[in-house]
Amino acid sequence: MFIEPSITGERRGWIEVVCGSMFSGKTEELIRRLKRAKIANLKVEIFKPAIDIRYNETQVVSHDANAIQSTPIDNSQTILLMATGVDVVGIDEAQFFDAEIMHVCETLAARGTRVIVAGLDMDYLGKPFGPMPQLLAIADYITKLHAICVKCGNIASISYRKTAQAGQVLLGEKDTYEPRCRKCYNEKE
Ligand SMILES: Nc1ncnc2c1ncn2[C@@H]1O[C@H](COP(=O)(O)OP(=O)(O)O)[C@@H](O)[C@H]1O
Ligand SMILES: Cc1cn([C@H]2C[C@H](O)[C@@H](COP(=O)(O)O)O2)c(=O)[nH]c1=O
Ligand SMILES: [Zn+2]
Repeated sequence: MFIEPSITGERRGWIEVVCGSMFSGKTEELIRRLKRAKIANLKVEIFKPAIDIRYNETQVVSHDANAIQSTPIDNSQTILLMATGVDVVGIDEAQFFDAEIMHVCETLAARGTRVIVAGLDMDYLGKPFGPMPQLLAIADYITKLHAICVKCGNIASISYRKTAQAGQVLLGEKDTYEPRCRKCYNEKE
């Protein structure tokens, strides 16, 4: 489990990235860290891409229906405008953001903000997804989570797309994706 660094004296900024396949628990972990920050009376703001309206338009919601209020945005630069005076910034579904999100996170951390980013490291083809490789490179702390392979019960790291639709971006849930281990993913059946 991730334990928050203990900082005494002057406030320091840093970047945490939580990555993994679908159903690996990224959103739950993001919500857990943000709720703990709220308990510590820190000022917290959460952002998600406006395109992600699967469960709710303004909440970040996990597959287990855990939820936290968030602001949907189209452009990562908006975070800088809305995060003045904020202690902790949470960002969900970071794979859908533009490349500028890397600089946004660096700027926030330089201002003394704790930044917690959650996102899919790989798409359904097993390829790096959007700005996630850059975010992982600049992160101070990385947590890679795993789901359970629906085929064999081993640890899953890839999101298998069950439909024939192509294209990197395709919103969906269990109807469209299932987490698989590398062996079951390669069997493609
Ligand atoms: N195959 C699976 N492996 C692990 N968790 C699963 C699986 N299918 C459903 N879940 C549920 O999904 C939850 C994680 O949801 P969530 O945090 O939204 O994941 P993520 O954001 O990584 O997609 C788990 O706590 C579990 O209840
Ligand atoms: C693998 C993959 C996923 N997506 C979409 C499907 C979901 O809407 C989100 C991921 O949500 P989660 O919180 O990680 O479960 O991303 C996609 O558009 N393309 C893909 O290749
Ligand atoms: Zn498997």
